[in-house]
Amino acid sequence: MISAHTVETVRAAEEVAKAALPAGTLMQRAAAALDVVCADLLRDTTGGVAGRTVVVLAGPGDNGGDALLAAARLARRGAAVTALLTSGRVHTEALAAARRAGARSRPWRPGDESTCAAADLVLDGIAGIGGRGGLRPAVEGLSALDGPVVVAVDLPSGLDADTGAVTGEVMAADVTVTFGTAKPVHLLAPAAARCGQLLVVDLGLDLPAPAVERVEPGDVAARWRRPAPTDDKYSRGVVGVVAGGPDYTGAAVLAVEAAVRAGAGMVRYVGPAHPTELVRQRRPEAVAGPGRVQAWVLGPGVSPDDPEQQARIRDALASGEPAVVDAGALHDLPDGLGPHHVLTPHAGELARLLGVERSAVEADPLTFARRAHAETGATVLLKGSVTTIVGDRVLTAASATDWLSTAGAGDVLAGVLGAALAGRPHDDPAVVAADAAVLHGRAAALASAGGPLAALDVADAVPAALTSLPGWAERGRVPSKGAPTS
Ligand SMILES: NC(=O)C1=CN([C@@H]2O[C@H](COP(=O)(O)OP(=O)(O)OC[C@H]3O[C@@H](n4cnc5c(N)ncnc54)[C@H](OP(=O)(O)O)[C@@H]3O)[C@@H](O)[C@H]2O)[C@@H](O)CC1
Ligand SMILES: Nc1ncnc2c1ncn2[C@@H]1O[C@H](COP(=O)(O)OP(=O)(O)O)[C@@H](O)[C@H]1O
Ligand SMILES: [K+]
Repeated sequence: MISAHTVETVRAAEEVAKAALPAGTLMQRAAAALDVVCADLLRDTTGGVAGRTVVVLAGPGDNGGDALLAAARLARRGAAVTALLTSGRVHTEALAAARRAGARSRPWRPGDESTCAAADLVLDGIAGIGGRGGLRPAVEGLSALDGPVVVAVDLPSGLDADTGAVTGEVMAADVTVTFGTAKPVHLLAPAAARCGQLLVVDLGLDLPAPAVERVEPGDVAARWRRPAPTDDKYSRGVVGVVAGGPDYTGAAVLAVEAAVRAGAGMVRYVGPAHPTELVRQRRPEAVAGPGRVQAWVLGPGVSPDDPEQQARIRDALASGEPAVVDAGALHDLPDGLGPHHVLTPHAGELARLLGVERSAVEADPLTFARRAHAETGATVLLKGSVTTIVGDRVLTAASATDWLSTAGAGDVLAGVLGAALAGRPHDDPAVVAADAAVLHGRAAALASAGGPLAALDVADAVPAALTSLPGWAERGRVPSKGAPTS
């Protein structure tokens, strides 16, 4: 997991750490990490460090201070460093250190965007966790910078550390080096896409529970339910699927296929004759008709005007079993939902559910996912290039390729999540949902291999995605409890 903490929490932890350390220690740790990252990037992109041109943008606060101390280190490596001061104020000791090491410095001038564009690398120390609103007008043009490698100090300037919202111009980064812990901005859409690759530098801060966490593939390997010698098909979890209808058959096939591939003990399809027949043809393993289930997948491809399927959805939601509530099941939500009901809307569906504009949801997904969780009591998984999950915790999944934005991909996610809920009845549904989203994204990456993909291929790639997770094979070698060890 990558943990993110709010500015208030970080500042409190920083005060405690600072009191126990010689003055300037944390800034020097930050600068040392920036120096190593920048030097590595210069070597990768230009073949060396000495003689390469680096522009360091230094704002008025400690973010600028970090950047200037890194400038000093890069200048000592022989890089040609120019510090451009973007404010009337500057961290004076750090500026003096940069100058002593041979860096040149001067105030930012109109047109300096071209100075930046001509550099091999630009280090953005305009604003960090003290940043509010978009870039100030004088430096606004940096949002269109094209060419050099951009490294953000702590976070891209123009963003607010505590939210994923983008409210103005932003200096987008190729790499963001953040200190002590990630901040919500690094993990939440849409801002996360402006951060590039994220590197977290450990400063030894003592931090409480995070505000937001990103689930990583290795976390999924450690938690995904594996069968034990004592398991049978029922104990592994039976998934009931209410998907498709007389006129919409694809979603039924996709959701069933995905649930089978994700390791359900058994999949039970409940629906009209035509999709039932197609499901049978594609997956003879699935059984048809009602019966006991451990988790439901409700709504993919179900029309709001299909009284039979909608009745099945109502019964399933009233049954008390965990459920994925997707697409056609999101239209008329009953009262009394709980955390074991996982709503899986995309931005348009969530907007309709809450009576707001789709653009508002896309601009600040966490705010609206939180609202839906508060209003319904259900766990909310809001789909997108970053998937945001809100339950007792706020989690994100960002493993998907953009090629996944294709018809039927959501039906596959619903099936994968149904299998996960059925097999993990005692786990936090928000964690189960995030794990399913990460696995779905990995399967998409395998199915895509950098090119277009079909949703059914994503379902078929789920077993390979599981076994490719970092740590999967190692964990598989640990003998299960009570098993002979020799
Ligand atoms: N916490 C930690 O553990 C550690 C923290 N460390 C470092 O300290 C940094 C925080 O430093 P900080 O508190 O001095 O604030 P900081 O981010 O430099 O911004 C201040 C000024 O920027 C300006 N400004 C604001 N928004 C802007 C915008 N959109 N566009 C342009 N300018 C904008 C605004 O001035 P204004 O423009 O309003 O005059 C404001 O006063 C942190 O990010 C990390 O790098 C590390 O050294 C080690 C450990
Ligand atoms: N740009 C993107 N990059 C990665 N994944 C995406 C992107 N856009 C959408 N997705 C994912 O693709 C899936 C699309 O689901 P959905 O919108 O419900 O499609 P459908 O209803 O056609 O099945 C979701 O899992 C979502 O997270
Ligand atoms: K910055």
